[in-house]
Amino acid sequence: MTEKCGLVAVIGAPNAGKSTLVNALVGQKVAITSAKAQTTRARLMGIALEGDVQIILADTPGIFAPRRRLDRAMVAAAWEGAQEADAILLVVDAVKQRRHELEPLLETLKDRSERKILVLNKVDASAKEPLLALAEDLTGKIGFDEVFFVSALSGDGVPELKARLAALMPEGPWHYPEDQVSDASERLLACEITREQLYQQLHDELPYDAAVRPESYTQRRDGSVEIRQQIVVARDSQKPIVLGKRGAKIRAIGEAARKELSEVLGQKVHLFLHVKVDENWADARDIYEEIGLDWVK
Ligand SMILES: Nc1nc2c(ncn2[C@@H]2O[C@H](COP(=O)(O)OP(=O)(O)OP(=O)(O)O)[C@@H](O)[C@H]2O)c(=O)[nH]1
Repeated sequence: MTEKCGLVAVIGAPNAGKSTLVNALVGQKVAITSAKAQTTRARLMGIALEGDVQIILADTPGIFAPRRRLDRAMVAAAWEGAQEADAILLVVDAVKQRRHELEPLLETLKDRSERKILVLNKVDASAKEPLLALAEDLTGKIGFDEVFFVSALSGDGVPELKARLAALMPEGPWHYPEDQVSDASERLLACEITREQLYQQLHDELPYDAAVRPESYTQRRDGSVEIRQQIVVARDSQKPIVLGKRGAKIRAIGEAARKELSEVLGQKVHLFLHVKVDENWADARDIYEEIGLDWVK
């Protein structure tokens, strides 16, 4: 059997469903998702297998006009992910296209020599006619090689897309062992899972600039793992929001994250969270490295 292996860059406006699609293609959760835009911070590789083909999916942060340092680091990570790919998937939310964020992406795609695949996502929430019109409009602008209509959420159209991607991958040895589904370290993945719970349980109360930092990750002799993390917020006033009344909120966040972590890691987890206020965290180099981003000026 000849092995095949290739890289697929997944790009798109914030909230288009890139992370959901990567998870669907991999067949299990590797990237966190949320209704809040720009959830994906670090560049993350999801690894999907289809027969003898390994498809490495670079899930990139939603690309948008960067202002702050954190945003710029996210954009840099996104384009790094799109470099020298065997195919570029542009994921477009068929319902909310976010044109002002999509246009610059289309512009950049024009000059790329890789195979370009348009993925119209969220077809479960869109009527058919506008979908076809949108596909026509976008392929008129960029010579997309192919168009797929999918629902990353329900899985509709995902097997077809996966089979097609597999067929496009070049011959070559696998880059990752068969059972590996992402390139994120377990430490980092654990932080992402806590961050996802922060979003889910605090909704809009939580400022976008909150981070979860790994403190320690220790395997215990009894086969369980002890994980300590710090939730960093930028202002004193944000601390009580995360803690909740008598610490009820952070306990609920910790409990939900712990449960999910035990499932993902397949072992018993002891999770300790604490909240720290650091006004300048978004300018602190070491935090970037910890959360998997490169430092950009
Ligand atoms: N109805 C519907 N919703 C979807 C679908 N795919 C994703 N979503 C939702 O869209 C939202 C954004 O999904 P994500 O996968 O986090 O989007 P993303 O492109 O990775 O977002 P960023 O991290 O901001 O770059 C979430 O609320 C998802 O549940 C879909 O096929 N149908």
